Amino acid sequence: MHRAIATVSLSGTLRQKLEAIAAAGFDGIELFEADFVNFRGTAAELRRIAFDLGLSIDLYQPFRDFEAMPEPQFQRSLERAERKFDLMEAMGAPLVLCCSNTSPLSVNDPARAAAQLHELAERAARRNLRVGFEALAWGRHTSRYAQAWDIVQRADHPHLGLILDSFHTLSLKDDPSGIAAIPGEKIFFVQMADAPLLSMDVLQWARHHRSFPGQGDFDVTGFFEQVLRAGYTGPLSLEIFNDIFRETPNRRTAVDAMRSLLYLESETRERLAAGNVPAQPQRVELFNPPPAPALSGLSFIEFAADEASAVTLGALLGQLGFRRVGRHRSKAVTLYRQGGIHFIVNAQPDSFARRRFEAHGTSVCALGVRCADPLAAVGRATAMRSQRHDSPVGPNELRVPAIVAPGGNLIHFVPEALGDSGLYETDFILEDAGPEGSDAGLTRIDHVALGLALDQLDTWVLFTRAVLGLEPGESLELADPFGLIRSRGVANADRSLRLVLNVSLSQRTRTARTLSVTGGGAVHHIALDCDDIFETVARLRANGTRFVPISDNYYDDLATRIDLAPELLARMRAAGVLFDRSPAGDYLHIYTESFEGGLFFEVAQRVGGYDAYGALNAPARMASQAQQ
Ligand SMILES: O=C(O)c1ccc(O)c(O)c1
Ligand SMILES: [Mg+2]
Repeated sequence: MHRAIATVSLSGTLRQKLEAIAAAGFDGIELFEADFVNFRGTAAELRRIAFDLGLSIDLYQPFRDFEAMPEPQFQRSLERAERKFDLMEAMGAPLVLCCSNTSPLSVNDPARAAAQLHELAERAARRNLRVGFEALAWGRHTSRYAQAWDIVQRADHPHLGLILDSFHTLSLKDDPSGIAAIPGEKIFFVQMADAPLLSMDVLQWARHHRSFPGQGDFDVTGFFEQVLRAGYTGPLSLEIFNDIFRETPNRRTAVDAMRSLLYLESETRERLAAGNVPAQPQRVELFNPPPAPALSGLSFIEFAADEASAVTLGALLGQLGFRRVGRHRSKAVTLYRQGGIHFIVNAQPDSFARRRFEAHGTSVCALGVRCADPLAAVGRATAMRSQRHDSPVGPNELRVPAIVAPGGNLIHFVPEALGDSGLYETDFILEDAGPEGSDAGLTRIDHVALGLALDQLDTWVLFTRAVLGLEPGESLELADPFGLIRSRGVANADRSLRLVLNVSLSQRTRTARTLSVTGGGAVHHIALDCDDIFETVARLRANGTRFVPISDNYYDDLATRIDLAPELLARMRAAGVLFDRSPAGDYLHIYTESFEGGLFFEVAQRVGGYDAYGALNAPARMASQAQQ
């Protein structure tokens, strides 16, 4: 498909926007009027800049408050249109977006709207330009695509067609299935936007909270499916008004934008293929990447360290019941193990890990994800515009394919066929260097929580969906004593891989302060599962692990909220264990104190089918950490 994006969707000057859009591989743009009005150059100069970058100017937008006006305003608007047509001719833009009238002067008269749009189309036709009519969700008399289509049909002019925007349809919970019955050639342009479900004024929602397809809650795939069923073959474009995108570095936004279109195309292609409605012969090619990888949990977590912090981190892991079980064949890298958990501490000078250490301090620099077909997983990732990463491989070492996650950490795809320890048997000289504290009964990695900068959350949601095939859960807001934290879990279907994405909406929370140290995108804590949390916590305390203390008031309150056996409540109170219950099961958990003021661990026990992360208890932890 011809892929486009509205210039309003990115930060920067117009020239910077075009450069970022071109670099991300787009074919064209929607030129947002304000970007041109404030551009220090002529329409002809803009045409040349776009041409040199290989971008077409597909659409000029918006032309406002035109249709269904009293006669004097109508005549003035025709004059206004002629001036815009002059510009469009000079810049080579073939289509103008006319959005439905919001003026109190407009009249509720579709026949008048049609007649006036007919006249506009006639003026456009004289210059071989076209007009597309779009229903704004807050339009005064026209707010739905079916109304706009009725007016376009009445106007009956070859230079007038319909513009569809998924935001306006899906925000009003309007049914997109009628789109399939519209002749594809009468749909002149399609704008796609997703958004989180919010209950607020629709104009504010549209102007501040749109996001790229795959980042929000709308069924954008279902919408686009109807567009394709209509036989549409024109541009597929993104029009995203978003406060955070206005300040996000535009190169990243442009890559996210492209990834979102590739994801939308491929998801819709699958949906069409799976649909029981006999599909029309396909008229336009849709992106067809390798399938999303089948992932099965985390094989390892790798920490970046230097010589000194490798020792202190090793001591901490010892307290947590890990044993040092291997030395890397050729690098200053140590392997720790407990149950099915592998931690790698990488202190190799002049390595990727050391560069991460120098930039971010002792921190997680890579995740190893088990996967049936690592090469296909990397193929999927690069198709979805992630970068592959090749690290130097020594003799007798395995090459584990890797990609770069947003923010710069690595994700390695570890072949499942290697079994639980095959990778380590090849790359490490195994030795049992214990005892450094006794096994505490930790069995597997439950989840990894990331602390992200505000502008990284949408990037991560899309990355984990499109590249890793994970699905997001609900978005929660949690109170830290110094501001709000927004938290969203993402997981694969069998829940063997779970990540939690946390952003701080305030500059003053603990999460925000760690972010400013680590640069954002860092692992904030690691949750480890056990089968008997009381036994595990007792052993960890005996090893010297310190936990974040929990207020007695928490347990008094818990007893009023949840019907718990008094003995269980007493055990939790004594151990400092937190509790959450869902209809499917329970979650018992506890947090360790932080390492070097940053990273910490969570010990968790899932009971039954509990499928969340105890987020409602995070305020208890954050308040306690603040009181230290
Ligand atoms: O918010 C607006 O005014 C506006 C303008 C043009 C569009 O295509 C749109 O969807 C919204
Ligand atoms: Mg629009």
